[in-house]
Amino acid sequence: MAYLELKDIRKSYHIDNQDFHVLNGISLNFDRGEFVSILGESGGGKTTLMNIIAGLDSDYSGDVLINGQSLKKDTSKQLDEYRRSTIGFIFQNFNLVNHLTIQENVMVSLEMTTLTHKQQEERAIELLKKVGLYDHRNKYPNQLSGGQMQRVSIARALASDPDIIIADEPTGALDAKNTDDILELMNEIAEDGKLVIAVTHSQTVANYGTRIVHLADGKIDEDKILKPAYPVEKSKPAFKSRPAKLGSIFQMAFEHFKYNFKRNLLIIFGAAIGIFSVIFMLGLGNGVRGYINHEIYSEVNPTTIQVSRKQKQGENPSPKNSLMTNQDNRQLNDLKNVKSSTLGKFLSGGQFKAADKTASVQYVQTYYQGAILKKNIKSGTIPTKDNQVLINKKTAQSFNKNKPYDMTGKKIQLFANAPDDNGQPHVLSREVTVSGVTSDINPMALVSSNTMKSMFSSASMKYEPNFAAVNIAGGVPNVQPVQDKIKSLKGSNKQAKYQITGAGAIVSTLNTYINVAVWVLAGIAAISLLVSAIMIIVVLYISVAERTKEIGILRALGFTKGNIRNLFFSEAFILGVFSSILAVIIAYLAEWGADAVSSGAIKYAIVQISPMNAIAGAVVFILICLLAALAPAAKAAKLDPIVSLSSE
Ligand SMILES: Nc1ncnc2c1ncn2[C@@H]1O[C@H](COP(=O)(O)OP(=O)(O)OP(=O)(O)O)[C@@H](O)[C@H]1O
Repeated sequence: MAYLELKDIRKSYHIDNQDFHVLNGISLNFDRGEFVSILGESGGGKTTLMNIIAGLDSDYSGDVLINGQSLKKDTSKQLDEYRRSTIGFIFQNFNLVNHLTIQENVMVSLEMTTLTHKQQEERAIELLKKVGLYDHRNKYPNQLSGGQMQRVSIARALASDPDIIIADEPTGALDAKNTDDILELMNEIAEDGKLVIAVTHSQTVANYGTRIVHLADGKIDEDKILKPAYPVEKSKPAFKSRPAKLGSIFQMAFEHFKYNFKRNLLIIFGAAIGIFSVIFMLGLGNGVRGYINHEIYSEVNPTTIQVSRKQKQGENPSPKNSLMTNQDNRQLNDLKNVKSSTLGKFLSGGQFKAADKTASVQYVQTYYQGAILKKNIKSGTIPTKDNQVLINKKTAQSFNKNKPYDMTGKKIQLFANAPDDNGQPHVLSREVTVSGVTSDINPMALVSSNTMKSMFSSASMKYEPNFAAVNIAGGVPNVQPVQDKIKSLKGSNKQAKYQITGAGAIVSTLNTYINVAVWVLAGIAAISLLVSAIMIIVVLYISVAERTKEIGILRALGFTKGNIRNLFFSEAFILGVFSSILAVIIAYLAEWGADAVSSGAIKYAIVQISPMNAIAGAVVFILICLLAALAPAAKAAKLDPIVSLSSE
């Protein structure tokens, strides 16, 4: 049984409803140790036959048997494996990968073997020494002469120790001296027990081998043995072939990235602008939110919040439905991070009278600890004694325009609206002494709870609290979580039971608005991210077009479709990672610049990029890059290796 058997191979191309017969029944047997030259006129089907033998073309009739095993039913993956392990290619125009060094070109084949990385390198060096190119191993293909390039491709063809070497016009682009050198090398390969099949137009080349097969009109018209095949010593292969690993594919993509560094730098820069805008907007949002909170909290006590009853849906908003019970107070008191909860009463709408002057105030309410920051009490004290009131500057100015703080210690008449349980209006009244005057940040008039209670009893009305002052332990960071917890508490009807009133509610609402604004801005910035993604798609499509030949070479060497896909995913990943790194650097630089300016102007760092912002921006963009690579990578993987190899 011959090592390679061709059985009645027929091949035709179907163009414009016409069949063009190229191979019309080729039957040949080949053995290892032979150096066979296939001669024939141009267009006679020599390359077509080589492609069939090499497992690049499976669209033919007849059969190819290797060691008696048919190739006909092999899947695409099995043919990849067959090329990796059994076939070595030598092309007329060398087909080296331009962005890899000489040694790396040889390593491409070796990386698809079970040898360790060190053994692969040793074998690459050994092969380069064999073809006389050891000193040139770090050069790129375009730095070599034609003869040298062909010797590299011979080293590459031998790398995986295949049994068949297919050479398509191996000396077609070489001068006489180089032709002799290459033929000598090919002869040595046959002497080593491999089957060398060379397609050639040259009788000189053909005469060098052990056998000449002549093709005419798609048939063999001559099969001449020049000398006996070289003897084959059967030795066990030292290693096996396997598909390229992701690591080596990634490294190849990185070499390509480095080779086109200037162009890639521009792409990275363009993409980085998009990522930067998103990260910067998120950082600006953090800063603005922080600044506004800081401004508000410097005027009001952030850790004491006022909680009142939330009106149930469809419920009549009567004062009765707004009461806070001792049970409510206990529930709030028992919450995590709540230091204390105190019940109090607020009344909407109050009036003061003294002599012939009047002033109105938004709320009259009981004082609780933390109701007002010390620094906002501009004169006097909090209402510690019975029948005292703490008023704001605006109220005080109604009685003493020029010296409002002189109102401290003065007696005025207080009127407060207190509807009864049925909603009937009552006016409570009491002569009170001004205990102090606050800034206008405080919209209320504050009395002690004893005073409030006694005002109710004087009017024969029941004092029933309608808010709780909840004091939060652990400082500002706990405020929002406690507020959220309180808002999530449900009543018996499964609806929210409480609402936050006072400054805490404003901060919470403001933060919601700021968050919406930040996400809108980040969303707008994300449009530039989308533009970057489109740019990546275009770049990858260009890359596929530019590397079509390389894809053909790699497929010929045994790269699977999946390997080719991963090559482009790796390239997209590398672009994504570098763009993200650059974007994060620019974002932090811009933060530094903006904060230097804002610290001078408003004494606050207005841009605060958190590590999460930077990481999220980078991760999202890398994912976008991988998504962008889907279509180009699929296109690259689908390319027909034969068509790719013949592209320029
Ligand atoms: N993809 C294709 N579609 C249609 N026809 C094709 C295709 N590939 C090759 N052919 C045709 O098949 C015939 C054989 O081509 P092939 O390349 O095998 O010839 P060849 O003997 O190697 O020629 P040369 O010596 O000039 O390289 C030619 O007529 C060519 O035009």
